[in-house]
Amino acid sequence: MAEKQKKVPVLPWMRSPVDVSLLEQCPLGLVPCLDPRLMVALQNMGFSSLFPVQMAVWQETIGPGAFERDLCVNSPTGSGKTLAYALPIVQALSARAVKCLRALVVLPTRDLALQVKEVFSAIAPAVGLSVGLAVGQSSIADEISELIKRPRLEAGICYDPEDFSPGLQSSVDILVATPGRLIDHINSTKGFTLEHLCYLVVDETDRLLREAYQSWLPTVLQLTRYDEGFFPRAHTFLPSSLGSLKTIRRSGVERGFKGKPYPRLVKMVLSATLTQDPSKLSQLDLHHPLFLTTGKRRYQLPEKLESFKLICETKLKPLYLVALLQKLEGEKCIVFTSSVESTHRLCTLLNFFDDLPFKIKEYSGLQRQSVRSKTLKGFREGEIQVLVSSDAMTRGMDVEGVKNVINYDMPVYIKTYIHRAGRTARAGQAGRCFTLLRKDEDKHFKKLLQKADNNSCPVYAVPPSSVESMHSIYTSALEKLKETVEMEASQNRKVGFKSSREGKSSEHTLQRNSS
Ligand SMILES: Nc1ncnc2c1ncn2[C@@H]1O[C@H](COP(=O)(O)OP(=O)(O)OP(=O)(O)O)[C@@H](O)[C@H]1O
Repeated sequence: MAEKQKKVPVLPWMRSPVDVSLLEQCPLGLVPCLDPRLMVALQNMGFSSLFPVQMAVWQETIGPGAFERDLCVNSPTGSGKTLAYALPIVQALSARAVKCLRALVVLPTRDLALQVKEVFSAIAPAVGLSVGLAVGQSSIADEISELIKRPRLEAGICYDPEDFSPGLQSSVDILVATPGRLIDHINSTKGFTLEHLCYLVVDETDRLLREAYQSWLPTVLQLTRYDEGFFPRAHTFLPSSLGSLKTIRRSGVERGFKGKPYPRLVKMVLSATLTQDPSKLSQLDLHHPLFLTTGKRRYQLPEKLESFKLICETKLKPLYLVALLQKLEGEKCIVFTSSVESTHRLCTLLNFFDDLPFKIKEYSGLQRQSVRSKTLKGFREGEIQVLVSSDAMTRGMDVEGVKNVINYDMPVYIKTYIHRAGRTARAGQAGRCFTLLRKDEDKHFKKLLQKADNNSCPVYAVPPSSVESMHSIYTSALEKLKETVEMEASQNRKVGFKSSREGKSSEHTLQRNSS
């Protein structure tokens, strides 16, 4: 299937970007105005310099740019975009006197939010700032107690909690959130307010702009907008569920906040494949945006990524995959498939190949969050060597030591290739991306890679003897897979029947619909 080529005019401000590739890595001691406490925190993280994209954002925020413009950052996977926004936000907030929620970072998935929170948590406490997390599939009550500080009750006095919203305060300066849980807090958590928000980061922007969950973006923008003289209008625009909120932020609407009592909301949006579609970008309501990108090409692969292809018949793909994994000798590896169902089938099949000297686990939206988190932990810690994954894993995830990515199913779009391949060759490290192809897919694959300026993708040879020697074990593994699939299908039917009798769909059924 060919990628749809929508001809959209590029916005004028996107035609004259800041080219991040012209900047050098900068030793921490030479970063202008860097707070010495943050320098120590960075050193404790093992960092000795800032990467080019981090320097570019620094210049536009703490440097001469002084946060005057909203930033749109398009920079390759693994180039350090997280710290690029986290560091200036933390430094800018380090001078704050009163604790309230001033920075909001939105990410598409829970695991990604956790990862980004770790980065903030490594630097923010050094300057006395606290970081909170608002993600789905964890107890909202626990989250509320982490995010909102209740006033101390005077002895002997019984307060009605309804009367006490004004006394509630944020316990955090920075919040990392997924859209769904963010909306839950906006709608229902007493004392949760975006009134004081100064910074909004939309990470993995192109993915988040597809996530319309309860109109999270217009809601956040509306709650942080202030039209002088039209204050009540914002209120009437809000869904009725938000009616009780008095969280309209008094902010300046002019460039910067010169002469205004409050700063305007500064936005930073980032991706390795940032959309250039004006209609999508317009949803962000950017203020005098500045485009930062790397090089001339729209899509870039990491510098030290090597791409290879393996051409084989469809029915022999599992054998080629096993032969390749054996050749990689237990190096950390992510195998991507095209759907949650094929992830499950492939992982089950691989585990029927007895005596493989590495641990293989599945990671997909078909599983419960607790299972996924456990698997991810095992993979991070090196207990699991091979992760078979659906595209839930493609974006943003940063797992140390992933040496190889394998596309078991060829990605249809260059964006998918970029995000999958980008799980390796991060932070200037070397990495390899292998793609299994049928002969008839080769032409399309070549064209796909050309979009990222990659004209070199040699064939990776797997010795035919290693494939042939596995034929009998493959036949028996396939038999076992068939039995397992039938058994699971009958279990699912029973669960589905029970659920429909109870008038609700099963979690399993629901999860199958997400990736
Ligand atoms: N200044 C630095 N020095 C050394 N390592 C760094 C530095 N900045 C970031 N890193 C490391 O680089 C890796 C990639 O960073 P990060 O996850 O922010 O990349 P990214 O650009 O957001 O990638 P993606 O587009 O895949 O989300 C991380 O492991 C991070 O710890």
